[in-house]
Amino acid sequence: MQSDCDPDRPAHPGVFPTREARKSDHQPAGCSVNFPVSVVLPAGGTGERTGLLTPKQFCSFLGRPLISYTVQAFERVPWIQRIVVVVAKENVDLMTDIIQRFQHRKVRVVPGGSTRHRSICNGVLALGEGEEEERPKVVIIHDAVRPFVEEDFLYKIAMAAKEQGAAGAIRPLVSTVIATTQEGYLDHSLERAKYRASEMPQGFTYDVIYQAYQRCSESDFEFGTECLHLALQYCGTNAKLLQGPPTLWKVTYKRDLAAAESIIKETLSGTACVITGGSAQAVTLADALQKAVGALDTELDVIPDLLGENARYLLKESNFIQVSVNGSSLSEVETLLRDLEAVNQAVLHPLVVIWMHLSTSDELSVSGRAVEPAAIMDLASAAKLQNILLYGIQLHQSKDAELWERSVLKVAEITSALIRERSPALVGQLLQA
Ligand SMILES: Nc1ccn([C@@H]2O[C@H](COP(=O)(O)OP(=O)(O)OP(=O)(O)O)[C@@H](O)[C@H]2O)c(=O)n1
Ligand SMILES: O=C(CO)[C@H](O)[C@H](O)COP(=O)(O)O
Repeated sequence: MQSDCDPDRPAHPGVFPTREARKSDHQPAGCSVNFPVSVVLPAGGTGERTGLLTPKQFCSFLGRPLISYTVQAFERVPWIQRIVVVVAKENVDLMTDIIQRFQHRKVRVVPGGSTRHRSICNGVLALGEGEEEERPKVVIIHDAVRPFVEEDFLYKIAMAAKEQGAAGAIRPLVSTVIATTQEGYLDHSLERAKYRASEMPQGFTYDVIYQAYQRCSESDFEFGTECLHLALQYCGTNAKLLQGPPTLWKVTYKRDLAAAESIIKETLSGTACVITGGSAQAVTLADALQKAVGALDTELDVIPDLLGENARYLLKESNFIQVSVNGSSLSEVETLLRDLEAVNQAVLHPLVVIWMHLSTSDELSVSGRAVEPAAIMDLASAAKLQNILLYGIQLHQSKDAELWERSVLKVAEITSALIRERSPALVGQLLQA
């Protein structure tokens, strides 16, 4: 049975709430932070334990580096002011390029140190540069390799840090901790229920974390693994500990990279929204698709447009299928992309948009190929910069019921595969069903 306190297992998508669920169930009421909060993301490690040449924070999922997911998790939080990303000197250009490519707006890059504490300290010092009034009241520190952090938990950490001076996430221990003798025999074991795993994020008032790093020893800088400990030892600040969700787990080994990718994919493949434009043919196709795709484990909502109440779908981290009937115009999908781009700050993960072009036999006989493949390619390239993956499917409406049913099943299969796999190679392609 999957335990929700096992940090080595991917969290079930069910514990990774949709944006809507987060808003209604988890967001603390009146969640406004009225003091300045900034963030340090240490990302200066080499990721030795993954065994890969690329440091794990720069490994890509769905065409986007892990660090960008983490940055966006913070950037979308309106009350977070600045984000300092600390990277090894040789990766400053790479990080700067990532910031430009994924249009991060609150980020400054700072060179790191030879250990995690040295890197974090550089980030804290960078936040203290300039006028005193520009300094944050609270600094949140979060490993760049923990991409699934949510606003509601950051809020709790920030508030507790302001009140207490320091606060940190904890999780129950998975294994019992034992001490060994020098000869490799059991010396004693700790009572597991009494201990907790210390995770991230952690929050500190600026003064506490600044002083802790001013006062700590070279040995702390070299071998220490715990910022909360420095706050206690050097500032006498007892951190408030808050149990965090299992999704806070740290990418440490190669298998964690696969787990992170699978969480991202699974979380986003559960739902899609079909926009019919109100045409009867499109509604018939959408209804048939709803049944067929449902059997393939993706739930479809069918709506005529994104106007009024339906605009809420734009904030749902959903995937979209825009059905166009006849004509070669991509204008409906262009409008959809514009709407999605307008809310892009709220989108943590890449979205799939499928342009489904339903053509009648008559139309084909008149105009031959209904859509220019180059047009959808161009549109897809622009959308990809916004982390939207645009695919096209062409479907011909047959009057033969059996043929039509087969086509719908094929479309359902392709749709499901595109939403689940998010293949970069197929972005901008016009597939035939
Ligand atoms: N000199 C260092 C070492 C680590 N980190 C960062 O601290 C976080 C947590 O550390 P860890 O998981 O230990 O990362 P690595 O040191 O990269 O991994 P490994 O120990 O396997 O080499 C990571 O985001 C990592 O990039 C850092 O900023 N500067
Ligand atoms: O849990 C933590 C702090 O409490 C850190 O994430 C942890 O110390 C990271 O470093 P490492 O992977 O080198 O132990």
